[in-house]
Amino acid sequence: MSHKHIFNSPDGLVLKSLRGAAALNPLIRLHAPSKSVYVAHPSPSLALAVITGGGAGHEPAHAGYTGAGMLTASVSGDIFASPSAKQILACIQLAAFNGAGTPRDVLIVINNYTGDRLNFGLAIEQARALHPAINIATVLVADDVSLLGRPSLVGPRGLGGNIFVCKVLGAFAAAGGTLTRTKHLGDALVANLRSIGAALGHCHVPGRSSSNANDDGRGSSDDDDNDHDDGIAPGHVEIGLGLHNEPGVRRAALASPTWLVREMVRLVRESGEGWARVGGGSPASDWIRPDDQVVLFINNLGGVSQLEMSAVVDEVVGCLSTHTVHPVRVYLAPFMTSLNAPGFSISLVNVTRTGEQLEAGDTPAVDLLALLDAPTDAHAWTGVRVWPVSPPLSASDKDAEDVLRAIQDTYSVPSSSGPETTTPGSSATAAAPFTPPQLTAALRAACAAVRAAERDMTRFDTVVGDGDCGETFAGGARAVLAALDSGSLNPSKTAPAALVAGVGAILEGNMGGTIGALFAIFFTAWSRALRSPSPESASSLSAALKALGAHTPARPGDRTVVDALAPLCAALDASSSTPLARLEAAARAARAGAESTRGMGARLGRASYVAGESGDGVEGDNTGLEGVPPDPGAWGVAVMMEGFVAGVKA
Ligand SMILES: Nc1ncnc2c1ncn2[C@@H]1O[C@H](COP(=O)(O)OP(=O)(O)O)[C@@H](O)[C@H]1O
Ligand SMILES: O=C[C@H](O)COP(=O)(O)O
Repeated sequence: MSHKHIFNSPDGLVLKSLRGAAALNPLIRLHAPSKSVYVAHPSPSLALAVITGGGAGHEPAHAGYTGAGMLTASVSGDIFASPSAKQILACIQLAAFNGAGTPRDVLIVINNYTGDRLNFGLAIEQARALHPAINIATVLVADDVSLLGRPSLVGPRGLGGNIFVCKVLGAFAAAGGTLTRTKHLGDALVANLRSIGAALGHCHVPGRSSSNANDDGRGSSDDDDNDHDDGIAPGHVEIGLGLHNEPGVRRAALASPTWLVREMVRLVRESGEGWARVGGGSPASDWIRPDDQVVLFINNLGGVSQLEMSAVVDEVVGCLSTHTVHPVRVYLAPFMTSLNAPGFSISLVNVTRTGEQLEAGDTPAVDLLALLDAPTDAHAWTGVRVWPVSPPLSASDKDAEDVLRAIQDTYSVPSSSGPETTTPGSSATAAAPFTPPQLTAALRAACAAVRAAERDMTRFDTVVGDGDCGETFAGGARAVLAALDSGSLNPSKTAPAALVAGVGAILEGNMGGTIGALFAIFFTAWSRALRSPSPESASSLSAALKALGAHTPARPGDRTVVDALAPLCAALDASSSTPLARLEAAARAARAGAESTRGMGARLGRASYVAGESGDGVEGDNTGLEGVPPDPGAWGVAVMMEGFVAGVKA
């Protein structure tokens, strides 16, 4: 992979790229605070908005697919990290309200990644509470066949097939499709869409030093900056990898392009059995029958020359014909990239089976090919042939801020998350076990500790995940420090519940990804429980942990943040010692929990994509995981807690 970049730092890069996308298409606009791109003037007759979003690094997804006839709006997170619930809520509001007399319904296409599922889920809950008039439904895209044999609870990842789904559903909504029918169509499509990726190397994130896969976190190596080896030897290929540098399922010598394509086609064609287990799809033997109509999508992951990509098309079409599969449409583009990854994915959609599934569900059949062929203003869709003339801006045009301001009447921040001030010495402050200066010092020290550990977390997450966990933690820490500096977060003037809510709101607004959503849930529930203790939970912390448990099945032993958080909460809840002793015990418990995740196999999160070398997918079998570093999320919690304790004692 190339580590050379025009922009050598991720700072501000996503926003700059979104501005560029908006400049490419005169019919879309950017709302910078939420990193949402939206159709400037949706048709007044459009009653259903199709939207999507996810981490950046997959360009032209999704800004390039925003335009009439495809996505009404889309939202971007940071590189490889889901947008926060707050960003997504703004995107939903823009899609539903911009230029609409009565708000539109919204269908959200979500790629099956934990961070996306959590953050989109939270935003939908918030949107439903704020705007009961909007009906919202989701379609979950999970087209990757490579992990079907694994015991993961996460399910197949979403790959490039996502763009196909967005095109078809956007065209259907533009043609008058209702929310219910469009969702049925989306679900049927996803059930008959399968993809697999392969690459010669991993992509490189601008500004990020690479991991040393052998570094287990017991010490930092000084030569990180020179060590960018992704472990794929020259002449070898990794098959079944995702869109974020998650390791693939298998590495092999690249015998020839024909061999690689044959292998990939075989995996997609034979995916039926595993697929039936996870998604209720067709059995292996006939998921593509001889006369079925099939559409072929080939996706450049970002780093393969177009010369070679066209040759890949030739190989895939040739290989499919040996299986008597003759695609009725063939598409090639960098649809959904993985930065500069030197690889590609192939996706097959069984059009015939999709139609049959719709009819079996009493939904009238749909002409999928006509929907694919329908024009769209989205500038990155390769089918676009004719540009409409850009309508001149009129005085009545609303920009995003106007739209969002206009709906502020219905938008009210739930009281539990608003800051509540108190005067020093009031009962709320006095009830807290630590003084406001101690809390301020503790928060600062926790943030400093997290920032100092960013490099370690990045390294751990690069070995088992997508490498963004350190940046995500550090982003949250920087935002908390900035709020302390500006005084918008002030332990001297804020009651404990509001302080917890305040920290939660800052983390929610500034940390995307899985970890950001989990913190948002935890802190919101914690502050709610501090305000109104529940008789069912022993303490506010156990109430928060319980709330987290409603959003994730993760329990201690699953190699997640819960391995540190659960013992931390238990130690804090213990009644037998002083507050400081409890805090110290909590830090020790979090550290022990984080340490326990070394070499632990995972069933959740991106770490679940990594199996032991045995690769047999046997649950609880950690063979080959001995060198696997600690879970980065659990590590971050331990570091944060240790910093907090040091700050209290300082
Ligand atoms: N389903 C889950 N439940 C609880 N924690 C999870 C889950 N999935 C991932 N995590 C935690 O999130 C951390 C990764 O966070 P983040 O980098 O934001 O993830 P991603 O980039 O994959 O969205 C992991 O180290 C793990 O602690
Ligand atoms: O690009 C990344 C995905 O859209 C979000 O995934 P994540 O938040 O689970 O990392």
